[in-house]
Amino acid sequence: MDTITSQLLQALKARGATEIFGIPGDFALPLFREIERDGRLPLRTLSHEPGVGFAADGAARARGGLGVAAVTYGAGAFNLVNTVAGAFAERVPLVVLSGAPAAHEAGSGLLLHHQVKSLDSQWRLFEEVTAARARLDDPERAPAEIARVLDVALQQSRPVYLEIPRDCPALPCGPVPAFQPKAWDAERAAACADELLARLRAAKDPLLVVGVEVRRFGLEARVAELARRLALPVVTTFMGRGLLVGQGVPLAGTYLGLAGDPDLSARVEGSDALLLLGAIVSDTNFAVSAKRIDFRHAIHAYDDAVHMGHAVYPGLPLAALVEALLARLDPQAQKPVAPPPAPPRYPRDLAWDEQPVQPQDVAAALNDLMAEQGPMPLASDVGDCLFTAMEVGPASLIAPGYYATMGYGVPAGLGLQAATGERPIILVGDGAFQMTGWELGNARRLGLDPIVIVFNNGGWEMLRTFMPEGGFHDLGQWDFAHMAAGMGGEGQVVRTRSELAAALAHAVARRGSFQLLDVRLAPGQLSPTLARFVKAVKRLSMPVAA
Ligand SMILES: Cc1ncc(Cc2csc(CCOP(=O)(O)OP(=O)(O)O)c2C)c(N)n1
Ligand SMILES: [Mg+2]
Repeated sequence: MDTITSQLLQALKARGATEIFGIPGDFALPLFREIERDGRLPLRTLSHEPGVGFAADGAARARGGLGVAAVTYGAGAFNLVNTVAGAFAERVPLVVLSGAPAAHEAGSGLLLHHQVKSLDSQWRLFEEVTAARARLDDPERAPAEIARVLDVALQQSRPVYLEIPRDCPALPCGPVPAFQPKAWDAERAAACADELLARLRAAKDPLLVVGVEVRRFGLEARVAELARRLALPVVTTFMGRGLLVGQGVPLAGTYLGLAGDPDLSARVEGSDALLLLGAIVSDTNFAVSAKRIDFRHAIHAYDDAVHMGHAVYPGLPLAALVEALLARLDPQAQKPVAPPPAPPRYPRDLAWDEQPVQPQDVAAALNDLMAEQGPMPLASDVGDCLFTAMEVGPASLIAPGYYATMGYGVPAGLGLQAATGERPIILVGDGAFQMTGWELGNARRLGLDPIVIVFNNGGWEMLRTFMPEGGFHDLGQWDFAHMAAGMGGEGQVVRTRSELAAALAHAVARRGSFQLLDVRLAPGQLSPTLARFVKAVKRLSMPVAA
């Protein structure tokens, strides 16, 4: 007999989920038991709910489709909030499954454990960080409610919330309707495409800038084809880093304003027709511009609307616009309007010497590795590790580049490998490792063996660059290399460039357990990208960004 749980699992799987990350509690035990009995989606337990949320987020970003985080009511769900907020900000279809008190408990008149202000406090809090919600307490309505909420997750690429009272998981339930893609107005898409192409044809130096929606809605191949037919070079935003890798289009690099390649930045800021597809217009993507980009001349397709000058085309998903444009373009590549920007120059050829290792040496070592053995997916935390990731390329990257929460890197890398089977390279600072790096202790049990590079500079270095006078940035010297064995992995201390090369070669050769490179960086040693970013922020005398 099909139950609310089995029908929910089938609907999740049909919408791309391949596993569930979770931590149970008494309000969720019946749900976890049903998930385990059903077996359709493997249950991957971790140690702390932030790790659960980041792993589900990483799985969704890396694989496509839904990421799923299952938690108990109250303490578990509240622990998850920051990760769901990050998923909302960065457009990730993360599904929260939360246990909840049974109907008879809710009506007992007693205050229940894990309860806050009221029994609905949790529901109200998740209203702020999710796009849709449902309580699965009525088997008659459950199929339609599950379909409604999960479809919003995919249509908007945003997190959603399902609350399952603990007396409901095994209730009989009918089938959940199949996914319904968003409908759009073909005539409006045609009119928008005609106006957009007219603007591009009239421009002297049009450029294509791609952002996260291109990945979230599975449009990389179609956008690559669009770039070819438009004969436009492709620029990514900070958040869009890693998009269109391997799609056979000229990737001109990542726009980082004053923190990036000056020629590329000048090109983007000087373009008379920026075509921004799926990009979040945020401070981390566009704030450190030398010359403020006048978005009124840009063409911005984001969140189901296309803005062109003073015109807006609402209700137009990115897929609709891309298909309407492709339908109007000859498959034979057009002649380029202007010469493409020079391809980015990434650090290479790490010197195997006794010089103290610096952040850019990590980038050079990874570029040498990938040139020799092929690309490996990157998962990065916030901190200088993320700025260093801008110097590794072209490689696919998952990172909280806009919401910028620490703690993302390690669990998201575990989620990436669990969902795709690919071995990731995780970049994380010592501060962020102290938050969620311990989830590595679950790697062996889960059959995962990431390579983890800890930028161990003994402090919150990124913050220190914005406020050097603060005495609160020091974290002391943690010996992560020697903690690795206790968590089932292997650790190596890296102080020099030759040690870095040898340790990375060893890590790549070893499979079956995580490999941790504890890279000891001198305080104040910044990657060139972060150094330029800080200089830019100070030059533009902007408020502190982190
Ligand atoms: C959950 C959360 N709490 C605080 C902060 C604020 C912050 C942004 S960057 C940073 C320092 C990171 O130190 P780490 O050692 O990891 O990396 P590095 O700078 O290269 O030395 C902090 C504390 C954020 N972003 N998220
Ligand atoms: Mg640090």
